[in-house]
Amino acid sequence: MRRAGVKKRFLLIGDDNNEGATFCYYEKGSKVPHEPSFIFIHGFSSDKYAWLGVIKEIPYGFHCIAIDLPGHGESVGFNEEQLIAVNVFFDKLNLTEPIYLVGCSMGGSIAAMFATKYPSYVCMICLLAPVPPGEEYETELLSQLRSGVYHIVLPETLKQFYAAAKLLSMKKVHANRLLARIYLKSRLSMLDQHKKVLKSAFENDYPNLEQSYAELKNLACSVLIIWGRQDQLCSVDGANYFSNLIPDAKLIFFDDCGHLITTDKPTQTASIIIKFWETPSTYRTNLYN
Ligand SMILES: CCCCC/C=C\C/C=C\CCCCCCCC(=O)OC(CO)CO
Repeated sequence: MRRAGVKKRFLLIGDDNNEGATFCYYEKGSKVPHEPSFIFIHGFSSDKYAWLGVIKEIPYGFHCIAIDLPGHGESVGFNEEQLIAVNVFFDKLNLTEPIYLVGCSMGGSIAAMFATKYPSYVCMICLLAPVPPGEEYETELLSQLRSGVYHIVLPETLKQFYAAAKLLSMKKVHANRLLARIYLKSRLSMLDQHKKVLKSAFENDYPNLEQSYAELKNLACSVLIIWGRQDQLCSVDGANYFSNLIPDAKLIFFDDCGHLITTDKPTQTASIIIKFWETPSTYRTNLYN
């Protein structure tokens, strides 16, 4: 089946650290020589499916890939940390020309950190409401999450599911209880795995975020930051934190948009991503010519 023009693919990694580890991803189009591929990284407890609304709006002729991060979706069997796994994915797919990396929420944090750790792999990044660092930017919701109230992003009942949707998105999740129940059930099968990822992120990554982000000031690639004005999970003040930190970053705010930017504004997100790609950049010109 083809949805939004994408094909589902699997990539076996299977190195010494990850026997049988497999990435699952959506792909639309194929590699265009001397043009960056668009790579999409979803947020916590989400998966590649979250990008379909965006990818649908990206014209044929562009190469798009949306991956399932380790611990999410249909990617299975990983032991090593996310950044290293994602790096192996690019190597295995032969994405040797610098890419346009787009990440949402925790995926935005991963995209940002990836760009600092592997600068030669990226020529552009787009961060959709990445996780801001430390208590200064911590919203009430994020602090509850950190203290172990997981149902805000990991609902276990239908009631919690509707509450989560309301907190994270401006879209009315119409009371289609059947669809909600089916969706919730598929998520529940991943619950323990998601809890493990969240626990590890709060223990190992969150305390070091500010330090990890400090490297962003040295980025040579083009940086686009998008934030929803009604984001209740990742503070809108985070937008200023990142744009002050990153020289020449372009900052866009969406009105009537919560934390789930790809849910609330898929068409607008796609068109900003394309527009930014069209913006002349000496860095990219030098890379590809
Ligand atoms: C294992 C990975 C390591 C990398 C850790 C990097 C940075 C962040 C660290 C710790 C905070 C955890 C954040 C949790 C909140 C995320 C919000 C989020 O993603 O929202 C989703 C909806 O759930 C949107 O699609």
